[in-house]
Amino acid sequence: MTKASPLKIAIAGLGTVGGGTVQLLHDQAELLAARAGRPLALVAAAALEKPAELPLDGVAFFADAREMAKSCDYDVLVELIGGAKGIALDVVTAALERGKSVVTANKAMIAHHGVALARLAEAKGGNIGFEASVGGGIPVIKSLREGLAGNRVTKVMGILNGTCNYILTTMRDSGRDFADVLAEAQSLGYAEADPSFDIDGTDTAHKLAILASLAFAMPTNIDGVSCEGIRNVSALDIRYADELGYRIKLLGVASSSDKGVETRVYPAMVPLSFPLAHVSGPFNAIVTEGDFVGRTVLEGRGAGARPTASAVVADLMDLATGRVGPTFGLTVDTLKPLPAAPAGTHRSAFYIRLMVRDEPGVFADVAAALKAEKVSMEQIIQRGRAPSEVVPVVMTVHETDEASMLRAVERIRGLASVTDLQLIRIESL
Ligand SMILES: NC(=O)c1ccc[n+]([C@@H]2O[C@H](COP(=O)([O-])OP(=O)(O)OC[C@H]3O[C@@H](n4cnc5c(N)ncnc54)[C@H](O)[C@@H]3O)[C@@H](O)[C@H]2O)c1
Ligand SMILES: N[C@@H](CCO)C(=O)O
Ligand code: NA
Repeated sequence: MTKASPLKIAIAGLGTVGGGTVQLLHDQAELLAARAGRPLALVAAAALEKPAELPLDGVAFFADAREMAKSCDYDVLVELIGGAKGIALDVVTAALERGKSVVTANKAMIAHHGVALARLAEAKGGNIGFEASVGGGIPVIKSLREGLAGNRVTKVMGILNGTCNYILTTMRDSGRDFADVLAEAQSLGYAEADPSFDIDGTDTAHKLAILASLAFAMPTNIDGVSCEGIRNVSALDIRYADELGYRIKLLGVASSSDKGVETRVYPAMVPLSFPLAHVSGPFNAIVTEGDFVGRTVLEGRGAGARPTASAVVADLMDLATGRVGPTFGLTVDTLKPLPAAPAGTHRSAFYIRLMVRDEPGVFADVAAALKAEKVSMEQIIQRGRAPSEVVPVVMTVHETDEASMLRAVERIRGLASVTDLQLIRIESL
């Protein structure tokens, strides 16, 4: 019997995810070889520095990742450096140009350049795996591309950023400050090199653009994703959410209907009865609606060395066994751009927190502003009275279209007694 040839792997980037991947390939080598029917052999690695703690004996080390991509003998290049372009895009392009395959955890690059890279892979005969790019260790790419291939997907939504979920959960549980908790998420290896990508929603937008492409068979369209992060979510809103029976989560929501496609990232109040409300810490979860399957929910660790390595290696196993297909489930020429749903038509309930000078007539003015835009109030909370001091007033309103809500907000902001206003969507199922 001839011995099956190994899958030769070159890894560019040996940080959190690269280090986890090297460790997994080392620790599970026998299991992987048995499952794939051939060894998964790490032959080369590149990074700015060679980490002494990693099992890299016998692995060629390159300080220049471009040189490794262009000259080394490998079957698949694993890109774990990061960044939408620059070195990451260069090494991936070089590998695909050579007809090699690529595995990456880089959602920024796939969201911006995935279609061009998929076209190159199709032309040159390589394949691209990006399971680690969304939902960390959760097999969500496979789920959409393969497991749900028999469905028309109408909605995919989720908690897609471990750093934000960690921050929001820890702020709620411990009452600690935003900055303090962010530093902790960074030290645990969850945060992006530039953490504003996490907290301003950019990372969630990248991931949502990828999910929408797979779900709706359209090219990735990062420019079409509206994006709002968690910087303005205060400890006060987190406490009121609790009191009202909600959790605040940063969501990515993509939906497709006869009005068009909507892809949006925003912090939302999620009712406790909704599965996403209980997803905490660095965990992610993705809810999908398909026309035959109905609803599916996937949950797991969305960031960190070991979960993300698990996803990288899942792609490597597919390449080792030949379970491969077009990057986004369809060849690039069959992906169809879809129109965006008209702005302002999205409907939801809302939470509004005002800071008001507690003067006679404030409630009447706010109620009049809502009435003028046909927005219907559901409940209102104000505690304590301290005339002439600024106090919080919290309201929830029934489902309304977003355009009406935003017009009402403008009216309320214009009231002399209102000093601040925070608006948060209330997500329904
Ligand atoms: N950290 C996570 O939990 C996580 C999860 C999913 C996806 N990702 C993605 O994985 C990728 C890597 O993230 P990370 O957290 O492991 O990053 P990291 O900062 O921990 O590691 C980056 C690695 O790239 C190397 N590198 C940087 N510039 C280089 C250059 N010019 N040439 C060669 N090597 C270079 C560094 O030496 C380091 O080894 C990013 O795309 C990130 O978005 C990260
Ligand atoms: N910074 C990302 C890493 C996983 O993609 C997060 O916090 O979710
Ligand atoms: Na994943």
